[in-house]
Amino acid sequence: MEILAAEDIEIGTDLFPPLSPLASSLYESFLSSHCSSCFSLLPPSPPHSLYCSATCSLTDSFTNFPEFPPEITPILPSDIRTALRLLNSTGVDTSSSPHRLNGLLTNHHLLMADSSFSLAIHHAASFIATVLRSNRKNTELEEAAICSVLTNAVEVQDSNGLALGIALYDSRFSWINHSCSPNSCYRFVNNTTSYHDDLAYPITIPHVTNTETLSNLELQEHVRTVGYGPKVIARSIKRIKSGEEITVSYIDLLQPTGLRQSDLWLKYRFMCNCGRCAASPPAYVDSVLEGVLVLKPEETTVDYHHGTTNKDEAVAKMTDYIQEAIDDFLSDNIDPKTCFEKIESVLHHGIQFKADSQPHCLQLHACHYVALNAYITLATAYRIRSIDSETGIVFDMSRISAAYSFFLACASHLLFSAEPCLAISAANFWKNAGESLLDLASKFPLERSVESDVKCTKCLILGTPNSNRDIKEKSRQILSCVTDISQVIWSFLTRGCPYLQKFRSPVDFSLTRINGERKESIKDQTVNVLLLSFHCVLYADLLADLCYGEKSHLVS
Ligand SMILES: C[S@@+](CC[C@H](N)C(=O)[O-])C[C@H]1O[C@@H](n2cnc3c(N)ncnc32)[C@H](O)[C@@H]1O
Repeated sequence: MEILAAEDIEIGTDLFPPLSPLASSLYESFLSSHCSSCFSLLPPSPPHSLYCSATCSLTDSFTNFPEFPPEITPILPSDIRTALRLLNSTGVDTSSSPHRLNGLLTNHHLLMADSSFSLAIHHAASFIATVLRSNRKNTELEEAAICSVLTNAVEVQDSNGLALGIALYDSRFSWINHSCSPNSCYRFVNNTTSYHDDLAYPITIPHVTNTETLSNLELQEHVRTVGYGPKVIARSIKRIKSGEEITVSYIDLLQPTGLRQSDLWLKYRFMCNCGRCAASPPAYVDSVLEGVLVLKPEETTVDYHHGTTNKDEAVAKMTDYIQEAIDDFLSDNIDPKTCFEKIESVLHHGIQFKADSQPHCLQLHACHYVALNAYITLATAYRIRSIDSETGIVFDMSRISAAYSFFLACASHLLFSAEPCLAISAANFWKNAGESLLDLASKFPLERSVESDVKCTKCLILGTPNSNRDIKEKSRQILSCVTDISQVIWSFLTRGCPYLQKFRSPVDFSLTRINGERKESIKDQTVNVLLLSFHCVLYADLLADLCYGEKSHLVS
């Protein structure tokens, strides 16, 4: 099944009203902090409650969970809880075939063909049948429920991108297929957001032939209007023609083709054949995400190598080394200082190798996917150090954290310019850059007195609600100001940071050393940091508005 556009759809259009889930579950670690029904944060008291209100407790179709047997691994407890809630709800069609449950694909045959999965599914199905006291002769239905959760459930994130749990939606959402260059994205809305159900929405779903399922859909509609659980909305991020297929992404799109393909195979058991995956030569974004630079020490020229094989070993070595440092940092095993020294050293020095009997230096492209992950880690590591540190270096740590956040935002811009579906990642990175720069501005001794001077007369009008310039024109204006400000401020932001200093400009990643730092007063530095922060937030808002239909609320 698939979903097709019933009419031409403009960019930034919500495709259907917010849908409540058929079933959902928090991940284990959020069970005591969030409401098991609506996923909102629980009040601190009373303690040990699973729900935020009596209504939420009433709308949960299954509340008594016994302990899960260990044999269900690699299936997660949240998958089982969702399957149990689905089977216990009034809307489930118990006469479904193993291949579809309430119209939702189960991929039963594919999942059962994998020996490690099939055993786990079998154990999980027997466990569910026991819990539900099923008197059916076999566990086909329970297996179908688990498989449909594995195939269709999506991870629910809060407004900060924190993954709280999973939710399973009806065919209006679950029939949307994946593309690595999707034309739509989805987001979750909280229960207080009001929408008009009588609005016309530009997609229709093909008729479900099974009348049982239709009446189930009506039942689900009732639960939907009661409105429990985290609601989902899909929104177009590209112009879509009538009859064109609606697609979203099931995975992280800031990965090169091979990694995306293996992610999709591991999680969904299919090989993606979308335009981006099938492109030959690879799409620009993918060649950059895997790109390496070859620097010949005696020459100033730089070769760009994409997808070469003779340097694979060197790239793998560098990638493993950086990834190890990132993993150590994320697992709290390592002091942030050790982490950033290790990562910066590889980013900066790259790796030496011999080609044509001459020594060359190999470096990851500034937008290599491992480098992007390294910047995220470094921005966090420096920020942590700025909080933990002795007073003397707080400012410097905060400054370098802001430099990495901004560099990452610029990298995401380059990728987004070539692939519009990366708008969501870009919006998040620009928002983080704005926040980091604002944090840095707060550490200047002069901040309060100069705050009122910080206005960009060119861009101020862009943020007003009735500004009728289109998104391209607004982006162009904001980015032109960002380029100007960063020319002045980049050498200050990157002081003492040899890797970032390699780049003359973070906007185009040109690799020319900075010739000394511009001399500016503290007041000018403060104004420029605040101005840059303002523009980052403005740009993040523009992108967030496109993808989510709402501002990031950083600028009031
Ligand atoms: C959420 S469902 C999408 C709707 C599904 N096509 C259906 O018939 O109900 C996810 C499953 O659809 C299939 N699918 C989604 N996107 C695909 C793609 N780009 N190529 C091949 N199969 C895809 C895979 O079997 C995947 O596990």
